[in-house]
Amino acid sequence: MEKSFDRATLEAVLTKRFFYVPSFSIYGGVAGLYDFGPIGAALQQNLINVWRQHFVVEEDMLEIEGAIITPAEVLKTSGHVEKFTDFMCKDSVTQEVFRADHLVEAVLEARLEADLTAQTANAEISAGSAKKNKATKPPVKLTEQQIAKYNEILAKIDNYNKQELADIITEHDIRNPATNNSVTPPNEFNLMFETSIGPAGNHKGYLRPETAQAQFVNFSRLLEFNNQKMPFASAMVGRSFRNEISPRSGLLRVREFNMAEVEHYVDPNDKSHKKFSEVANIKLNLLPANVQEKGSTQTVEISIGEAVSQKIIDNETLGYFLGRIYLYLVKVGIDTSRLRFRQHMSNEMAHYACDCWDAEIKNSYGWIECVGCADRSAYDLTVHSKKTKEKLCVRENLETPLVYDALVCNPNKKVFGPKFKQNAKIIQETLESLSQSELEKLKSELDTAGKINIDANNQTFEISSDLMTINLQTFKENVREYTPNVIEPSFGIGRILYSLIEHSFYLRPEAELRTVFKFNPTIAPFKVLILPLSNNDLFAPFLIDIARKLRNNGVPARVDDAASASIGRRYSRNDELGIPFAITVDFQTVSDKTITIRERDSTNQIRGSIEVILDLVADFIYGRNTWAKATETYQLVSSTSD
Ligand SMILES: Nc1ncnc2c1ncn2[C@@H]1O[C@H](COP(=O)(O)OP(=O)(O)OP(=O)(O)O)[C@@H](O)[C@H]1O
Repeated sequence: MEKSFDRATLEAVLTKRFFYVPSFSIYGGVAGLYDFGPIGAALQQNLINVWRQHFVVEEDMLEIEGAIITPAEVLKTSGHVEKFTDFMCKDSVTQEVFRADHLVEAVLEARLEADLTAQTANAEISAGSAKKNKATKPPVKLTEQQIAKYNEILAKIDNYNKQELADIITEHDIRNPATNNSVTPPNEFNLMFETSIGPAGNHKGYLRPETAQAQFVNFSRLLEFNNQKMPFASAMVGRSFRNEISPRSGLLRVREFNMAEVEHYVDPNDKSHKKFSEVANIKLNLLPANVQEKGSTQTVEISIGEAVSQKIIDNETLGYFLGRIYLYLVKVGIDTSRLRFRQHMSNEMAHYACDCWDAEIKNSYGWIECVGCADRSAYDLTVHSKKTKEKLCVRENLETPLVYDALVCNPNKKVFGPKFKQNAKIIQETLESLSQSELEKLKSELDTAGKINIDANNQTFEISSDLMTINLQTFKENVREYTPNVIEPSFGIGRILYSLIEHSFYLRPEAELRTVFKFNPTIAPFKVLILPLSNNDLFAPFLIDIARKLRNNGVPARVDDAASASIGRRYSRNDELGIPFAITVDFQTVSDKTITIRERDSTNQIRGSIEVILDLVADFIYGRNTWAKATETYQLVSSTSD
């Protein structure tokens, strides 16, 4: 199926049946923005509904809804203003822009492909079957070293910094493929959409690039809502905005998209997970960082339990979520033979993260990151707490008090205040914020030199040993205070949707032009198609009755009573919408109140009373029965027309 996949055919169906289309197309459209039609919108909503059930409900998470417009200060603190960038380069003549790593990737992949074409052409020549003027681009012959180098660069493409990318562009003569012009060296481009809040225009803000920050800033309230119990998770679904440099590849790289994110808060000293055993035996295709760093993309199939015990995956909680992500993707219908989990390489991973894996799904654009899952350590809560002076931490009552020694600064109050006057407070705050290792250094300096220098308030203050001592004190604590670590699974709904569409798409082997989407009953926008055999008036009351019963039962159903088209034609145009079941009303229905139900992929049919068939449909939709099982109980009847 994968081999015969034709993206142009798929795209034509998606547009014709209004799954989704470029936004504002009658005005010429804007790259990276899409409008979803009835099928696309319902598919997206169903992916979110299953996500909510699978994560929020089954894992007892606290779902919130935060603001989209975010003050600049929040995103400065989180590091986005400085670091949420991609590298951009430009065609040196036309000024066309490219995301630098994507350009390198596209050019090298094209060269490797051209080399393969050259090999095939040579083979054909030696077999005497070369077709003249067949290739539009001349095949290129690469040396073995070039092939190895290109594959190595491609395996590590996410790991390069600005200078490394610049060097690759020069060394491998990467040019704009359309014009063959050279490109400028890469530069950082911040992906956030800037805005100003309020009429004065002096309160800078951004459209959020992810949903995570709204969850972090509400951490204390969430913890309180959870009765101070740890570990726990918050969740959020909503739009995020990124001003992508060069949005190509349809829904895979857009400027406005739905994200669903979980922030799971965990004790840094205990990252075990009480439900780990439920996922420990699941086998995943893993692509660890060290394999990629050697220039390979060879995956290894290994159980999550084994991967955690071998420390390939850092901890149980991270492993647990990789397992849950896998189960979610299976549930919605992703083909697991085209799913792998790729670990971030050292440069690629944020400096504060201790491990990060992407669930990558293969589609006709290659391996695409659809879900990121990172252990972000205590970074986010720490920086927001430091900036706002709000405590974003957990206080845990200890059964056995914690007794420990720590260095503290003891200013001599009689002289310290009068000496530093209005600066005394800020100096003291600076001293209190120092770590134990910094205090250790200061103590030895104070003991040997009799004075130290402290920078505070943009000034340097000399503190002599008569003004302050640094001593070891014994502390006894009944409460342990700590900043939780955060494990963050982050889902791009649009990327999952597009991959699912590709994985579900096929052409009926016996009728090449009949396209089908094999969406499972949970995801399919309409669950049941209801259609009369012909436009005989006798059928109408049955159609109304069946549709009403299904809809009252919460089953989305679509009636296709445009009986001018043959029944076979109507089946096939609705297979194109991925409707799993079709109920047909025919003359036998009028005489004995039985109907047929047809399953989309096998096109097999069962006949039964209206009640029996409607119960069966509900069982299929709510996962209590499957078509395969039902056919063991009910006899198949001959097809009405396929
Ligand atoms: N421009 C986009 N269009 C559609 N989905 C996106 C886009 N950027 C990110 N996502 C989705 O959001 C998820 C989490 O975002 P994250 O910040 O980890 O992505 P990213 O590493 O920036 O992605 P990429 O490297 O592909 O730009 C991704 O796994 C992806 O599914």
